[in-house]
Amino acid sequence: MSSGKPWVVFVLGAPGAGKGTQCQLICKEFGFIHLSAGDLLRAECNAEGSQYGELFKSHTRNGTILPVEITLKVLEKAMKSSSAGGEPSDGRVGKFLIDGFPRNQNNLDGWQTAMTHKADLKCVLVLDCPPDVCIDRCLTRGRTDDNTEILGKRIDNYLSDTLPIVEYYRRLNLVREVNANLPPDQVFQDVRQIFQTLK
Ligand SMILES: Nc1ncnc2c1ncn2[C@@H]1O[C@H](COP(=O)(O)OP(=O)(O)O)[C@@H](O)[C@H]1O
Ligand SMILES: O=c1ccn([C@@H]2O[C@H](COP(=O)(O)OP(=O)(O)O)[C@@H](O)[C@H]2O)c(=O)[nH]1
Ligand SMILES: [Mg+2]
Repeated sequence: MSSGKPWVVFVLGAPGAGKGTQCQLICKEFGFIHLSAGDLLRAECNAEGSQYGELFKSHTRNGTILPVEITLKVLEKAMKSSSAGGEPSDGRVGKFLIDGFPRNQNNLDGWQTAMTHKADLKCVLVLDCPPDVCIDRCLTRGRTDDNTEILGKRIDNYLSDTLPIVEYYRRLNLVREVNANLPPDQVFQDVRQIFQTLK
C-alpha cells in the first residue's frame, strides 16, 4: 500500500564502491531520481558567492563530512525542485535514490528529525567493495579530492562513522548488500533483483 510519501532508497558504500555508477543504471531501469549528496554539495558550495565555499574546501581537504544542516538543505531543495518530488500527474509519488548519505550519526540524526515523517525509506543499498579496489578506482576517476592521502582518510571515516549507520539500518532489516567488486553490469544484476522486489 502506498504511504503517499516519496520513496527513498539510501545508497551507501566506500568512496569508489560505484554508488554513482549503479545509481545511473537504477534510474534508467526503475525511474528513480538520483540525488548524489556529494555532487549537490559540490555544486552548492562551489557556486559563486556561496557562504559555504571555504567550509566545503576544508572538509574536502580533510576527507570529513559537512554538518547535516547544509546537506539537508541541498537534498530538500533538490527533492522539491524535481518534478517527481510532488504528486506526479499519474498519481504516484516520486522515487529518490539518495547517494552517499547518511554517512555518520550527525547525518542520521538530522534526517530523522527533519525527514523521516516526509519520506518512505524503502531500503538501504550497500555496495561492498574492498578498500584497495575502491582507492584504485578513485585514482582513475581523478576528482580533485581523489588523491591517496585524502582517500585514506575518507575510507577510514567510512569504516568508523558510516558502517555503524549501516548496522543501525541492518537491525531494522532495511539493508540490502551486494558485492560491488565485480564489473558494473554484474553488480547491477544483483541490484536489479533488489529493486524488482520493492513495493
Ligand atoms: N563495478 C565497477 N568496476 C570497475 N570500475 C567501476 C565500477 N563501478 C564504478 N567504477 C569506476 O570507479 C570510479 C568510481 O565510481 P563511482 O560510481 O563514482 O563511485 P562512488 O560514487 O561510490 O564514489 C569511476 O571512475 C567509475 O567509472
Ligand atoms: O552527505 C554527505 C555527502 C558528501 N559529503 C562531502 O562530499 C565529499 C564527496 O562525497 P561523494 O559522495 O561525492 O564521494 P564519493 O563517495 O562518491 O567518492 C565527501 O568526502 C564529503 O566531504 C558530505 O559532507 N556529506
Ligand atoms: Mg559518488
